[in-house]
Amino acid sequence: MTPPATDTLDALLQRGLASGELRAADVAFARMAQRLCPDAPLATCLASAVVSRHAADGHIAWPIDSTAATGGPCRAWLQRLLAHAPHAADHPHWLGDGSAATPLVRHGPRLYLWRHWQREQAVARALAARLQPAQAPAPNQARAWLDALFGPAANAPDADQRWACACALRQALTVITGGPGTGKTTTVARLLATLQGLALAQGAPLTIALAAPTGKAAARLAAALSQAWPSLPPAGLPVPTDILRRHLPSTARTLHALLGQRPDGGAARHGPDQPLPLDVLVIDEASMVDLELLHTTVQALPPQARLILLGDRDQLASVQAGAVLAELCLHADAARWRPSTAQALHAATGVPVPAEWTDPGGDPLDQAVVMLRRSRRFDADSGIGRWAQAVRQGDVDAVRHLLRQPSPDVSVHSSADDDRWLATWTAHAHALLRPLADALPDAADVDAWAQQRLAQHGRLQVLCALRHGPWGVEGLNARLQRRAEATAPTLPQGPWGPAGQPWLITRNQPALGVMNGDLGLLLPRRAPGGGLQWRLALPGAQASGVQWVLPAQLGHKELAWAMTVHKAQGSEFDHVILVLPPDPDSPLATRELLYTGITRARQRLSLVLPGGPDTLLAALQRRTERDSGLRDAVLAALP
Ligand SMILES: Nc1ncnc2c1ncn2[C@@H]1O[C@H](COP(=O)(O)OP(=O)(O)OP(=O)(O)O)[C@@H](O)[C@H]1O
Repeated sequence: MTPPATDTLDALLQRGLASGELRAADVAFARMAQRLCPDAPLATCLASAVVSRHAADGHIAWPIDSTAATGGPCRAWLQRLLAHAPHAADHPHWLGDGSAATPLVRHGPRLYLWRHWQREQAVARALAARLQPAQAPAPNQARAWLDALFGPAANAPDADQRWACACALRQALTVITGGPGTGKTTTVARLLATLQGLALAQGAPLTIALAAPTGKAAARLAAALSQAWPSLPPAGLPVPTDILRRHLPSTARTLHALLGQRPDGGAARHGPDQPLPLDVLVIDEASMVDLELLHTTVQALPPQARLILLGDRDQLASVQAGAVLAELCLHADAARWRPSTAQALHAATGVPVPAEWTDPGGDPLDQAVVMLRRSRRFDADSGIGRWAQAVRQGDVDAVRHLLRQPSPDVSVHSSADDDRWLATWTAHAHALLRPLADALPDAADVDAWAQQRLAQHGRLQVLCALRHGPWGVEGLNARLQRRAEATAPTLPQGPWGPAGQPWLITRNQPALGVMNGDLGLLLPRRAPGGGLQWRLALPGAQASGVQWVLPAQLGHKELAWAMTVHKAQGSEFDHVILVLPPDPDSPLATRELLYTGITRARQRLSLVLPGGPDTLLAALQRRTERDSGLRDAVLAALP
């Protein structure tokens, strides 16, 4: 069916605005196309608005041939038109094929904004170049390292970790994905030891950097790897362990800091003209890396440098455009290793790859991806583990079953007036706040005292999907603050609020040493001349330290009795109270949000469902789709 001929651009844009499908910025972009290219077909101008809106929703490209013409009148109209006359949107000065700069680019079945097209192509070229076979060590050399680090291979319960290491020796790009506690950090520690050991044996040690998208995630990676090096086998490695340890990294930075990116979003210090002096870059929590950040990273990485991406591809993607990790790991469940890859992994590890994970049709990207499947954090009886698995798979029946059979570590509060979770929270607030009403410690003990308070605070965190409304960050924070004050009415009050308030940093503030996502507590200290000094106490860079920041200097921060699941990515808490929206149709309640929220919990999970179980079941079936052509572009960029 062709679209009605009577529709004008103005009428369509107005309908798009009225239905909420378009924003004013999208309409302005379409009008700019019309003004600068008066002879542009109506479809070109409308495509500008639609692609602009799609990009604002976190997509890299708009798929022209999507069979589901949903999303509002403009998209539906354009999709019908393009299905009927595929070139109806062409205009050489506004919509090109990517060979010259035009505001819109059409490539195969996708339409892009120029910037996204250009970024996707550059990232694809950088990744494709790293998929070329590298000078892998001989299988017996690799085997010697892996056996020494993991132990003898017979009946190896950690086969997938060994394959991940062996896989990473074969090319300069490796993607290691897996759920919580599947050993991503353990694997990368052993992989780095192997890579550095092999390099040391040749007299050419590698320069290795560790990075993550947030300060919190970088600190966790650094702490985990610092703990890993002392437990390397003291003997039996092909190079002396003490020499190896000295060449392994124990600090990590945010990607922004590593790249020298200015907080105002200006150009990064490192780029093609001033590449990072690195041989290996490990990026943890890569699910939070968007296309723009990966583009800046690969631009700054020397062409021969290895890139190792670690993360859980089932978690929420970055709020910015692109879900890079999820797209690279598209086939990770089935592995799809070619028989030649399976043979090489077998030879290097001594552990055969099961036939179900081989596929002669696997593409070159599949050969660089490894999924770790066995969680060591959650055993088979763990409720959190079973919830995480059922949600990850979108298994409605399994979730219904779990709802009927609560386990000791998971409680479900399935109505708005089920306040039992509040009693648990109040007990936590009491334990956190009561000591603050007592005498404050002397200066010599203040760091240890603050650390105890921070540790207590980290035991429980309320997470939610929404910002606004009674079940969003704003409403919950107001409610919990009132409860906190009622729990500890004699708390010292400072100019910024009562003692013990948790604050979340919402933007990187490198001059103060605080990063987006950092959590601190507002605490009083005894001032040298009497009286109180108020500071925000944050976990220090060293495991034993506390960082004290003047509250007046902090620009971007918010109260954090409750925080969004997005903000909690990269953090974990002993007990998570996860509050879903009351409305089952809330688009923010997605499977990825649910999975990410659940997997922030280490020991206990409370699911608060003010709208009843329907919200949960609806969220299971709502996926966060991010349209892009990255996979295709990587494969097309291979020589
Ligand atoms: N091959 C192994 N042998 C023995 N213990 C292991 C092995 N792999 C992982 N572990 C243990 O399992 C736990 C989880 O491992 P690790 O921290 O590496 O997982 P992760 O996937 O990085 O976790 P997270 O979800 O916290 O990022 C750790 O206590 C670790 O020591």
